[in-house]
Amino acid sequence: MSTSANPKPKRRRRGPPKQGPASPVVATVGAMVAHEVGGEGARRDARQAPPPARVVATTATGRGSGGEGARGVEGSASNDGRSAHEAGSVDGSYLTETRFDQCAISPLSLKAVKDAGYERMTQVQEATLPIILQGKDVLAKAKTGTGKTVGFLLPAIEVLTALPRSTSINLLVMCPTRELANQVAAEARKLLKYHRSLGVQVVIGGTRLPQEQRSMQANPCQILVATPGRLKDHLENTPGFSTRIKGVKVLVLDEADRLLDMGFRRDIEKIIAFIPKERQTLLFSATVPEEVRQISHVAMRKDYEFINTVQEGDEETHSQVNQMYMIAPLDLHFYILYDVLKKHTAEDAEYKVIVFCTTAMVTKLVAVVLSQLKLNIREIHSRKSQSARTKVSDEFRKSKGLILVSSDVSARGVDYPDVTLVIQVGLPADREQYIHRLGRTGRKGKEGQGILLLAPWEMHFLSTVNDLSISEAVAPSIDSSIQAVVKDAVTRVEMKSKESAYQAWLGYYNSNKSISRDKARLVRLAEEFSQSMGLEVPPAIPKLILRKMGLSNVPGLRSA
Ligand SMILES: Nc1ncnc2c1ncn2[C@@H]1O[C@H](COP(=O)(O)OP(=O)(O)OP(=O)(O)O)[C@@H](O)[C@H]1O
Repeated sequence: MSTSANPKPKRRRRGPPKQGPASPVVATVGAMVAHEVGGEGARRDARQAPPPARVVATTATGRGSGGEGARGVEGSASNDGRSAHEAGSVDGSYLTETRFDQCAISPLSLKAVKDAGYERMTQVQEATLPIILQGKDVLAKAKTGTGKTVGFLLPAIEVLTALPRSTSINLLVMCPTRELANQVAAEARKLLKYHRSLGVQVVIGGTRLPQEQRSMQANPCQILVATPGRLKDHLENTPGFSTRIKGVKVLVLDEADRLLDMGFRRDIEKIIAFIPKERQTLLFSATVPEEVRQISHVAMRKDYEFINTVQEGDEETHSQVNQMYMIAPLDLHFYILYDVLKKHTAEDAEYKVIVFCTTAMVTKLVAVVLSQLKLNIREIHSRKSQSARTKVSDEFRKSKGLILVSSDVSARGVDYPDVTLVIQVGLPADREQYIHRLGRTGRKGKEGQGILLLAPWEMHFLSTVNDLSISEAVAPSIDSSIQAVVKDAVTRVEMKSKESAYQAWLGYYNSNKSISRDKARLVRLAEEFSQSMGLEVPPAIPKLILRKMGLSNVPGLRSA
């Protein structure tokens, strides 16, 4: 399925992938998996033939841990001459040849897995399950859409089934967004189908705290899925909660690099202080920048095991996702966005598109403009009520023929099946955010398309993704009829929305060092954005907001 952009043949130079130190590889049944222990890292030659039929994980001492007690994955090692890597996935997709019924998991879990329609393990599931069942802390890296949620939930549930019945919280899963927390809880409920003694609850912002308190007191569950802010609220305000959290035996940080970055780290550290040190900790993500490796001791024991299913030299994104970028002046972005969407939706009635924007208010503006242009639009961002967000998220998950205009609340983890195109408008927050947003398409081995739409002064971002297969696409030329309808739609957007979008846009780019170090230039670029909304003069901004942004008395900015 191609989209309307006319990709130039030029492939971007592929620099070395920005991975951590060269990862040793422990071949497992069917999959070559890079696997280190803590910082020391047990190193094995990547070219070694796959081990015999058991998953073999090396430990810091180099001892095989596939021995007694380790409930490894019994599998028929692939010896049909294919390299271990090829054998690592059936027909080259994301599944291995290892079946769940070859695993040492409880019959009740196996039944639930089968009911969920899961037959074979994905690479990250195959590689991490035996290590987690040994009780080790694990930092796991696997590409987007390859089953990391089941990868941490299934073994964690197995650990809980071995515990005495309790009303304590024994498994705590932290997620960076509410939609993702709801999704993880739903996946947990699937796996708990036959485990009558285990229940799961979700605590997320945007819902009423007293309602959550009552529900947790009335029906104390053993598994809690939470966003950090709301969990902290409960620790501080819900009677008995800090006692219940003392029962945590397994802590999971999903999208771990996001939870350990500046935005969340203080909350995460405060929460961890309430949890017993004697626990198992699992960190999962599709991206694990080196700085995250460095701080993983915040949450994990020193001898944690790093399991990386992204092959050395392979890209962190999927080869079956066609990545393109377009460079065009800001005042053409609305036209180009409309033109690409019109062509993509005309090409395939089963289209399912996510358009990512930089902030909630810019998301709102873009959604209004595209709705005015009669595209089938839904919007989701932090300025929508939680009930509205949940409704849109559930609808988009089940639908086709829909365009979701979203802020980064949908950037990570959310599993929307069969997304055909991801468009990212403007500078992504960083390389990781680009990869995760793109990862909303091309899931479960399927094809997908990604387009990154940048202004010429945003091109520097491309140097952070120069190891990925992203190619330049010629921005479509816009005919006068399209220009007229888009211009009219933009003009009709109410002034309040434009003012909010301008203020948010300025705040976002002011927080980007590469743009904001030259304030005069930032002001000029903001004027460009204002003109792209059809405004002759940029809106005024409340004095207090300008002060908070550190932009008081900057020439060219009007204060209200
Ligand atoms: N073993 C399996 N067989 C078939 N489907 C699976 C299997 N494991 C998980 N899935 C499905 O694969 C999809 C992607 O799973 P999941 O959302 O956990 O991916 P992820 O790796 O966490 O992605 P992201 O990095 O975006 O968070 C889900 O629809 C899930 O139900």
